[in-house]
Amino acid sequence: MPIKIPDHLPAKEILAQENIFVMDESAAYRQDIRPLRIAILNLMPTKETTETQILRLLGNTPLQVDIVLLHPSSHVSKNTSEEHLRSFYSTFDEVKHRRFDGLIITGAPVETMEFEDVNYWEELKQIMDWSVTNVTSTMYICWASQAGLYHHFGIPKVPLEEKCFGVFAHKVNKPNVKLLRGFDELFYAPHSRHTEVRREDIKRVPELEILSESDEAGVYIVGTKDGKQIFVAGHSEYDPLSLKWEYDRDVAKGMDVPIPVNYFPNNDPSKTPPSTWRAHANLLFSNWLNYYVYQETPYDIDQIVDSYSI
Ligand SMILES: CC(=O)SCCNC(=O)CCNC(=O)[C@H](O)C(C)(C)COP(=O)(O)OP(=O)(O)OC[C@H]1O[C@@H](n2cnc3c(N)ncnc32)[C@H](O)[C@@H]1OP(=O)(O)O
Ligand SMILES: N[C@@H](CCO)C(=O)O
Repeated sequence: MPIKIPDHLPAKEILAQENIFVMDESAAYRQDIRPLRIAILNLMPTKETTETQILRLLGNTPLQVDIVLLHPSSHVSKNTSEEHLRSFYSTFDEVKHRRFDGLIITGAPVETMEFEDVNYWEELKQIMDWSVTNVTSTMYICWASQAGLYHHFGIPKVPLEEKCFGVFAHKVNKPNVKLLRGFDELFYAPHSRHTEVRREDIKRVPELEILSESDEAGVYIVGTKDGKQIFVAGHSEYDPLSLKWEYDRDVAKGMDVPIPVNYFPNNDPSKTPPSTWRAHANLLFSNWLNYYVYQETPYDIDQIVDSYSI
């Protein structure tokens, strides 16, 4: 079964070449199965790249998935054209009366700022509050995971002495948790952060559990015990060359940036890095979609009385 995305989204062609079946909005669906409604709040400046990365992972499913792309209306985007946003994106105001089976909130390059200085912070807080009542399960990625843990549970983000940058080994803390079904005991995922959330701060909150962490990169996946909120500190969605692109960008700017750990062959930035986390990324997204979205969401999501008033 396909995922359905906005007509003419550039990601479609790339995904089609990878044998991922995507349908335009206008295409007809099977009528007997209600498609899942998934919103992606895309906070990344590299919006088209992120669209492709996340749709690639959501496309690895036999479920029918309708995608709604959201951007914060309180931020004027420097790196994404207005035309792209107008053609393919909606705003929170346009969808807040609706319910969603799932919501993904992406990372953002704002982690060295105070949350309150991010110009879309008030809007993001509204969206995070709305998600508690209007979304079955929300996945927060990288900076969004820090924003979510801070807003919902008061957990601070803390600056790191050196950027956490590379592909790190992780362990499974809670093997019986459904999100981790099928995970290898040791698996790899990329991180690219100047800040972290500390395990001792998470441990203090009874609603939260650390599902996976890394000796070197720290906390990786945190979940609320009811599965409604999943916080992922890394970037499993990244392409094989995303870290290289960030590294080359910073070197070109003359920045003192570490070579990404466990990434380039022989630690040599002139060599092409292999992907070592693709299987993990596919499993993380398909477990979330299956267990936390599809199996938990009501058949008719629009019938629930809306307890959230804006
Ligand atoms: C911790 C994580 O979540 S990691 C995820 C973030 N990673 C990435 O974004 C990697 C890719 N991004 C990049 O390489 C760079 O941001 C670039 C090259 C695209 C742009 O860099 P520059 O133009 O030098 O940065 P600049 O400071 O002007 O702003 C970049 C972005 O920061 C964000 N930003 C900066 N200031 C603010 C602010 N006050 N409030 C909200 N967002 C802000 C915006 O997202 C902005 O891009 P956008 O307007 O297109 O959305
Ligand atoms: N992943 C980011 C970190 C900045 O928030 C970058 O290096 O662009």
